[in-house]
Amino acid sequence: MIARVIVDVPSRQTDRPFDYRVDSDMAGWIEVGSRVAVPFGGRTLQGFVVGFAEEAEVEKGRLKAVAELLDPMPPLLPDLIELARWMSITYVCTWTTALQAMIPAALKGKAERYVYITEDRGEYADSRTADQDGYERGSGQGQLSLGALSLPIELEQFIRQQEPVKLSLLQERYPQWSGLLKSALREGLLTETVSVRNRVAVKKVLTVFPPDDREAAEAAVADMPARAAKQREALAYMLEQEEPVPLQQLLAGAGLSASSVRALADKGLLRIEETQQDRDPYAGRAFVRTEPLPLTELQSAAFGQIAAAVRSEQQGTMLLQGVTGSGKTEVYLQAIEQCIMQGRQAIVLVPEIALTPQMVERFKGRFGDLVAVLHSRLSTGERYDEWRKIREKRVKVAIGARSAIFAPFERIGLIIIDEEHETSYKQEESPKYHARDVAVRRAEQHGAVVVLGSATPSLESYAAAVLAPGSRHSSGGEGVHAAYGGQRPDYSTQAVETGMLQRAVLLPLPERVGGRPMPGVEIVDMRAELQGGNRSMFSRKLHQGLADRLERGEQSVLLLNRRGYSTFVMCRSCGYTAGCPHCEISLTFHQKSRALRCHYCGHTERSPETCPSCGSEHIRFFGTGTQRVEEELAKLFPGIRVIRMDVDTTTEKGSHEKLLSRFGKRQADVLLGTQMVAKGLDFPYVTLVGVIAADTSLHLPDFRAAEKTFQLLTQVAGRAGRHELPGEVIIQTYTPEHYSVLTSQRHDYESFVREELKQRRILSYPPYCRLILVTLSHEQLPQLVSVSEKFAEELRVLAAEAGVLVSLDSREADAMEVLGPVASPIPRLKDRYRFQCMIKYRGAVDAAALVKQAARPHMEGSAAGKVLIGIDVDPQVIL
Ligand SMILES: Nc1ncnc2c1ncn2[C@@H]1O[C@H](COP(=O)(O)OP(=O)(O)OP(=O)(O)O)[C@@H](O)[C@H]1O
Ligand SMILES: [Zn+2]
Ligand SMILES: [Zn+2]
Repeated sequence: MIARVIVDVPSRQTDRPFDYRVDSDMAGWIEVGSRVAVPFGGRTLQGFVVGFAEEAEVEKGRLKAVAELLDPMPPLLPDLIELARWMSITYVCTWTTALQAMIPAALKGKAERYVYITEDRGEYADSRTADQDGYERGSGQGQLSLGALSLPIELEQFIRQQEPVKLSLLQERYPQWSGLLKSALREGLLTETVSVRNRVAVKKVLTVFPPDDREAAEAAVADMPARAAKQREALAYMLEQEEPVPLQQLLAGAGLSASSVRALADKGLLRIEETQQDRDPYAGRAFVRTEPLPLTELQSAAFGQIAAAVRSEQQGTMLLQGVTGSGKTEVYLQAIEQCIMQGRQAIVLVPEIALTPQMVERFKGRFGDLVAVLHSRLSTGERYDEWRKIREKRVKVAIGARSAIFAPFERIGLIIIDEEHETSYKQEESPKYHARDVAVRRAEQHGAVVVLGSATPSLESYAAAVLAPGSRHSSGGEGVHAAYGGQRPDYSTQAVETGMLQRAVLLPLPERVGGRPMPGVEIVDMRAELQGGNRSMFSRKLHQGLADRLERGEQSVLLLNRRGYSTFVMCRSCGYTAGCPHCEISLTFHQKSRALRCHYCGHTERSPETCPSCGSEHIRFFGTGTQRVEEELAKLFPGIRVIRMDVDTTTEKGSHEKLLSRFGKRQADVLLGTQMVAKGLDFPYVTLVGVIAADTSLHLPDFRAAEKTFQLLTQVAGRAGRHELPGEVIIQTYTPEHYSVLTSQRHDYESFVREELKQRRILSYPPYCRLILVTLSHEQLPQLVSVSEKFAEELRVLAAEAGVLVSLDSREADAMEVLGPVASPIPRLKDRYRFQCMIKYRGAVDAAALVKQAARPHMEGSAAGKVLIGIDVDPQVIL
């Protein structure tokens, strides 16, 4: 049997399966998805089996064997292997890069060198033959030797006890014998093997089992002599136990001695075994069991459609567009219940920062132990254990951030993507996949339903539901638009390009549960505040609002879309700004360390006292960061209790949760933070939400700037007045007339979309086309310019040959444009100059393949001195 293996070398030359012989001892175990160690170019590498063949493509003599099967159960399933293949084509990456994204870090083993004693070579000085468990030979006079070479007894015994033992461990432990080790390996006294072990092993604990033979044990207790009092006590204790008890717990908790427990085990009265233990990050936390709520009429309409689709076992995509507080989560929960009842599994994706204990609690509360939680704040071991629960079919629901889309379930019925508009669903490193598109593809494989949930759907998803040819609402859609006040948007009939999402069913939830009103939103023009003599960062309105909440003992949430103390340092005399020497970007001032830091490369320097350019002392910190807002609050409202939540205060594991739980317990008056405070929070005493400056995200060089601003404002406004107390929202801005600000004030998604779509169509941006962003970088500008131009030219030639190099303004169905090369918005990063080409295309154009082909000549050869080419399909960040 021949196994076809993708080896873990992410290079273009090795991006294909290689053939290996499967020896008969392994043949019964190896499967598609198995992780193996294979010899490759003189090394041992990890790889994945992607298929089998009868005949090898290389000649018999050169065919090598699979060295090791690394797991008893394959970590990947055939559908994931196939999905990785699709990802490698769609996102222009290697197959192995996609495969690596699917397994937990714990399984990303590195090849290690192990040694053991070559039994048939050595001779013992005392001419005894080596017995299997050599170290029990007793006196230690036996010494393993071969000719003039002999191993010190201590070293030999250590190796025998651990066999096979890591070479690096031996070298570390016995540095004095490292020369000897090398000779022993060379002479064949020791043998070396290379193996890929897991980085994190299953955690094993010694567990004591209650007596199998109770009668015998009871008799033994009665018969035990007085000097064995301790054993008697231990056995009596174990007789009372129904479940096995970890040894540790017996020793610490019950105060029994290890020797007595062992003595009992030796007599066969008790059993001690190693058992696997899960590192459960939620261990010891009680989850209050919740029952399904009776659904509102709107919820039940949405639920009905999802449930029917899940039952049909046909792949489908649905867009659950529900305003904040409309009860989307309850719909998810009941849909998942349906899915489980049919014997299928569900995946729930939630943005990393929304994966709060509150969120987890809602799922664990409903499904208890059937839920596995995957997120990056877990340790590698914890994550591995949660992942194993899925693989070993011990759970039915996986909830997690982006990569949970690869949860190794075998029969998926439902995939939910909450806050589907979030950019964090796009991975920014290779493989640069979008979890939403991968979800649709996985659903296709399983006949599953994808539910995209959001109050502010991405334009792509909305277009897929409302504008796509054949979508239920493209030719009228009375129901939907009636739900939005009877307005029918007047979109052009121009086809939209929605990529994977060709068709989606729109499920609207336009009202809050219980008829609670949407909070009133007030816009404050900060320019007018300044003219009126208010130079503070708080408008009079927001100041008053905060004062009222303090007086009434209610809580406020303040959003600032920036971290750090201040965004940049500028000289008021000459206009000098402090920039990063490695990147073309201004440095950020951090109050605590009084340092300037680059958020892209980490460069840090002391903040200057005088201007390095003109020597003036009028060098100031500009902009507002969360730290400054915090200080200002303390000044204005002495004694105010503020919780600041930003990247700087949440780096430590669990800190995010701690801060939120403190706020939930009303141990603070104000929750101040960056985007993190906008997501998913549901606290009954929050009655005021303030946005310090709505514009910070509006002026970024990104065609989605308005969309992101609208989404952020709508999300954060949705945190107010979700329960009995009515909510109030104050948005401060320098551009009150901008449509993203105005429409968010009225919670008017439809109007926002109509305006935004107009802009996108004029400028030819998604959803009216699809994009590929190619970023080229090099330390030398001339070389970069030359390669960038060659690349763009080659791409145009290829597109012309394919007959698709056509302006997007034309009426052609298939069109592709190549823009650039131009300098990237961040023109230098980590000492490398950066150029970019933007490819816009629509219709049946295989742009990814053309880009790959044009880039190929520049990607081959050695890495040193090369222009690096990064390819981002459907980019979310254009910097
Ligand atoms: N059918 C129902 N009956 C009573 N209460 C409900 C019902 N459905 C949801 N709720 C409650 O309404 C509140 C808002 O619901 P939920 O958090 O699910 O909304 P959401 O749409 O997910 O909100 P957001 O997107 O803003 O986070 C919650 O407190 C929830 O328990
Ligand atoms: Zn100056
Ligand atoms: Zn930098």
